[in-house]
Amino acid sequence: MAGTSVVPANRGRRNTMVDDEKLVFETSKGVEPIMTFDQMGIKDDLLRGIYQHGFEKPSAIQQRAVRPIIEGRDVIAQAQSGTGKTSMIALTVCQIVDTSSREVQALILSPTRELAAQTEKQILAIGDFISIQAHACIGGKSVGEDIRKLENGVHVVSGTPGRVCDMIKRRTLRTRAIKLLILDESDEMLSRGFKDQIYDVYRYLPPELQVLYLSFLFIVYYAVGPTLTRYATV
Ligand SMILES: Nc1ncnc2c1ncn2[C@@H]1O[C@H](COP(=O)(O)OP(=O)(O)OP(=O)(O)O)[C@@H](O)[C@H]1O
Repeated sequence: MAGTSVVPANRGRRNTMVDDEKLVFETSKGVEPIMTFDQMGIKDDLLRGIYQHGFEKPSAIQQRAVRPIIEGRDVIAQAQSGTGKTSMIALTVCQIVDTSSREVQALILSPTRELAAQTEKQILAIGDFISIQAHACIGGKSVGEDIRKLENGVHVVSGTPGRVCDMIKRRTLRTRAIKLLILDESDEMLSRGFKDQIYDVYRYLPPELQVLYLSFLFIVYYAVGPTLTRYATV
């Protein structure tokens, strides 16, 4: 397991980066920062998207967590708001999915509709040159639109647990090709009482699943308990 932690701060959503120089990081043994996107083994068209998006160098959490994730390891990454976690999700998801298949290969669960939609947007922006198809599957939006989008075929679903669970149970969201599950703000989700829905979704996912937990608080280590036995040490 790779745990990446920094000093906690405020939780408001940001549109500017936290100054990495002021952060303190702890990582599992053997996790070395990779200082450029070029050195991360990212596919060329995706690199173009990253640079086109205006990212010149990876943020501190991206330097430490992107490589283990794209190597297929289960990762717990903990960092405060504005450190580049959402962009890291977008980048790693775009790297991992095979866009020649139209099956859902990555599923991101978020505690709020806003966050799920923001993640979808970031994936579409960074993955522009790889023609990634992502869909935000969130409560409050038309179920008919979800069904149409999912039946058309998407690579990535970013959603809230209730609507995602509903789509899985209707068999509109097919889970057999999902290889990566991301729980964004997992501390928030578990404290908000989404736990049963998350486990409900989890039951439908293939056994060979890579899991990425993103968290603001350290309690995720305790809250997810049994799932930790699945973790490899990075
Ligand atoms: N490597 C990078 N280089 C430059 N800007 C970046 C980089 N990574 C992320 N950003 C920008 O920094 C801001 C915060 O990034 P992001 O939303 O990914 O962080 P976050 O940790 O998820 O924070 P929040 O929870 O506030 O959304 C965004 O405007 C994003 O475009």
